[in-house]
Formats: sequence, C-alpha cells, structure tokens
Amino acid sequence: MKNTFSFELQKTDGAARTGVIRTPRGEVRTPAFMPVGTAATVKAMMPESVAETGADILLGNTYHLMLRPTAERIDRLGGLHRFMNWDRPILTDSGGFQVMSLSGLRKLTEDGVTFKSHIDGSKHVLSPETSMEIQRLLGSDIVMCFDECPALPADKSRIADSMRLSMRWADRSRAAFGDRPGHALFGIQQGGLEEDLRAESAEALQQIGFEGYAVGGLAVGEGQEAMFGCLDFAPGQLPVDKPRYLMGVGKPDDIVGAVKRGIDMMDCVLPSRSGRTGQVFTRHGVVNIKNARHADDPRPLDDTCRCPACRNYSRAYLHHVFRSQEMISGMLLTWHNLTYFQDIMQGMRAAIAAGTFDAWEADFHAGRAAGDI
Ligand SMILES: CNc1nc2cc(C(N)=O)ccc2[nH]1
Repeated sequence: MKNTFSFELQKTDGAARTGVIRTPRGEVRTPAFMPVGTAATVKAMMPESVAETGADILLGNTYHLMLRPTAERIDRLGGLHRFMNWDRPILTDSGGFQVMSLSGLRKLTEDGVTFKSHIDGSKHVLSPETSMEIQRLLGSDIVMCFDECPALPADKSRIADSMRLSMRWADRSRAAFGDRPGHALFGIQQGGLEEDLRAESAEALQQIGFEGYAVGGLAVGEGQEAMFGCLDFAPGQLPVDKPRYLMGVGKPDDIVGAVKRGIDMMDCVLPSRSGRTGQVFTRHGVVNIKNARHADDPRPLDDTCRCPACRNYSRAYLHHVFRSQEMISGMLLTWHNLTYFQDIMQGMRAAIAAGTFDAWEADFHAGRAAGDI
C-alpha cells in the first residue's frame, strides 16, 4: 500500500467529470457521495451496511467528536477508523460550520472561535491550529481547512471580509497541517454568490496549494437556482486536476445538477436524516411512508432497488414499523436512501465514462416526473 494521496481525472462529459481518488485506505470513485457519520456512526447503520450501499468514504464531524468522546480519547483508542470500525477513507470537516450553528456563547476573532459546548456548556477554542490538531488526532484521511461560512443573504462587504478571513485561516491551516504523506488537506473556496470574490478566493487558495478544493458557503438557504448559478462558474475557477468538493449538498436533483457543473464529491445528512423521519427517496420521487395510503400496499418501495428494505419488505410493513416507531424503520429507510443516493452516483459515473451524461440526466428527471410513487 503506497502512502500517497492522488486524484486521477479519467473522463469528462461537458463539465461533468469522473475519476478516482487514491488513498492509503482505499480508492474513492468520483463523483462520490459521502454519508455523514456525525458522532462516529452513520445513524441507524452498521458500518458494513454503509459499505454495502456503495459508499467508498464517509464524513466525520470534528465539532461533535471534539466535544464527545474527545479527539484525544479517540486517538488513545487507535483513531476514528478503528473506533468506529470503518477501514475505508474518512473526510472530517473542520468544525467551523457547526460551531456557528450548534454551539452557544460564541466569540469569533482573527484567532478563531471560542464557544461553549451545546452538550455541557464547557468552554472550547476552534482555530486553524486546534482544528488541524483535532483532525490529526482523529486520523482522518482528508482534512478540511478551518474557515468561516457566512449565512446568506449578506451584503457583499460582509461576504468579502469573511472570505478574506477564511483565506488567512487557510494559510494557517496549511502551516499547521504539516507534512503528512498519504493524508490530504482541502482548501475551501468562499465568496458567497459573487463571481469576483470566488475568483479571488480560488486564486488565494491556489497560491497556498492544496490536495483538493471545496466549494463552501453554499446550501445555506440560497435556494437551488442561486446555487446552480454559482456552480456555473465556481468549480471552473478551481484547479482542473484536483478533486472539487461541494459541502452540504443535497437533494438528489441538487446532486445531479452539481455533478453536471463539475463537482466531484458531496456530503449531506439528508438521506440518513430523512430515513429516520419516514421520507423515502425513489427514482419516481419522494414517498412519505407515514401516509395512510401505504397501510395496505403490498408493493416494495422500488422493485428495481437492491436494498434490503425493497427486497424483503412491503410498503405496508414499512408504514407499520414507522407508525409504531420501531427501530427497524430508521434502519431500513436509511439503508434504502443511502443505497438510492449511491446508485445515482454510480449511474452518473458510468454515464460520464460512456459520454451519455445528458441522456442519463434526462432519464433521471423523466423518472421523477412520471409519478406513480
Ligand atoms: C448543509 N449546508 C452546508 N453548507 C456548508 C458550508 C460549509 C463551509 N465550510 O462553507 C460547510 C458545511 C456546510 N453544510
């Protein structure tokens, strides 16, 4: 096993790309969707089940893990992969986004963010330096720069100031990351929906140099049209030979539109969170299993789906166990949603490789318009 990190761009079809990220813990086929394993678990899933859905990599949340059980404890126990029994690649976020949305009593300065834990009120500091140390202790394969993601809408001067702070933090993140063969540090482009600010951010990040580049600052309430408008130019401002990661996205049609515009990696809680709330994604659209119309329906959710929920159970059963708040409900629906999201990724990888992405996309949208869900 070579102790290196690399990305091979294999085929393009329009702006869409397919390739492979090679890490010491295995390969990540792109475009890739990363399930979110917030507190060292993809909720309601065994890690071997997550692997069976087709996930090559998952995401861990630095903010949650630093508070509980702490990165030091995970390090003492052999690192996050050993701790959660996932031996494939893990990407960890920096904690920057979640500290601003989850913690209490925050104070943001040039140095970083001091805050109180939402769990027990204890005081903590997140900065480029502490975030790099925490992610090193966790042992993640892909580390994210510590940045600030401004809430939208915001005026241009606020977006510019925030982006420039994030670029100074990117520089400090790079310095603190050090020389770690086989591990990657990704920079995060900011700049809101502004093409000139995003260009300035992309240029600043390339001057520093990263193994991959994220498009940050999106999926924060701007809506799909504005997000796609930004993705019509932002990925193209980033190096063509490095992975491009869109953070926090998204619904199936968001994912397809992002890949169409040159994105290689994404993460989102939607398939797992929705699985627990009875929202089921299928190729014909969304099924809300709670709805009484499923109570006597003997059909599977999707008779073309390979997941255990579709192979072994009826909608009537899934409706029953959801209504009865049985644990198997979240397990089966999460398993289905993650399988469906991975099958979308596999479909796009194959279509881009064959040069038929446009036809695949048309079929994807036609299936959702067809209804009969
Ligand atoms: C769910 N939406 C979302 N937008 C994000 C932006 C960032 C970011 N660092 O700009 C990180 C996580 C994010 N999650």
